[in-house]
Amino acid sequence: MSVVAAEVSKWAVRDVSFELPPGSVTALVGANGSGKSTLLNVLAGHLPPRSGHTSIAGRVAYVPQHKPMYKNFEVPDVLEFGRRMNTIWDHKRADDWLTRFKVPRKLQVGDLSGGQRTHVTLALALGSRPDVLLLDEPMSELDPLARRKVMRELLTEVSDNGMTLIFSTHVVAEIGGVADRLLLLSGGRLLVDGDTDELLEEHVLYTGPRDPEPPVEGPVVLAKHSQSQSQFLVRSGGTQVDEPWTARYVTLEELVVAHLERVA
Ligand SMILES: Nc1ncnc2c1ncn2[C@@H]1O[C@H](COP(=O)(O)OP(=O)(O)OP(=O)(O)O)[C@@H](O)[C@H]1O
Repeated sequence: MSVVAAEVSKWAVRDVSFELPPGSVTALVGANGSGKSTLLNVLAGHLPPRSGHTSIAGRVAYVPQHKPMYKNFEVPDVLEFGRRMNTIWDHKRADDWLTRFKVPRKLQVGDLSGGQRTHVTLALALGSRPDVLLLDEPMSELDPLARRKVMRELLTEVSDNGMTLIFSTHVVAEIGGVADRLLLLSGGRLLVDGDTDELLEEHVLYTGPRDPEPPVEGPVVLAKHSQSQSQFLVRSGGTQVDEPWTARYVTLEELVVAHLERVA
């Protein structure tokens, strides 16, 4: 069963097709201009696809990258705006988020810090009780501790409420242990779409003496050769290899970078 399904093209996004199960957490990753914001806008219904279609079961909330908000609203006005704009509104859920992140209630949105504004937009989005929450680089204005806390709280929202979360990010190191699914875009095309645990089990890095061929069978993601050494990242799924070769699993960051390097 899928809660989000897409098969779309729009501007630089070309024939991107995927399905996401309910309650999943998907990281949307890719270089600048690879089409992440475009895809999220199309999913949110803000941009019509040039061709193809999307389908989302249930209510959608979308927090765009630049977090547009009325700057002269005070924080409580933003929640009141949320209450009036949404047929379903959970004031406590929104208000609790602001309390948790100590957002000053008396200030106008324009006087809040970038991180505090992020919390207000997240509170607004969560208050609408979305089945699917789309976040475009939600962490970009948060400090490292706040990033962790926000991610932890969002995961709690996912597990408590069965919400499906899709977020774009450039900080690949932060998606390990968070995202159960990876969508990797490059030049508007989907390079990788898979379960993060399965992807990590498949990708193995082999290091050994210089050789034009890897020591195992399987699709080679990346090959690098120095004068005396060769390295192959192979979707082989196994670390069994004869000496002098060595094999190890890679991190999600190494996996993403290797796929991006391959097409660079
Ligand atoms: N109105 C438009 N008409 C044509 N192309 C556009 C339009 N808007 C955006 N694009 C192009 O679509 C491509 C994808 O842009 P998008 O903002 O989706 O990338 P992104 O992956 O979110 O990038 P970043 O990481 O820098 O935020 C870019 O090359 C951009 O110039």
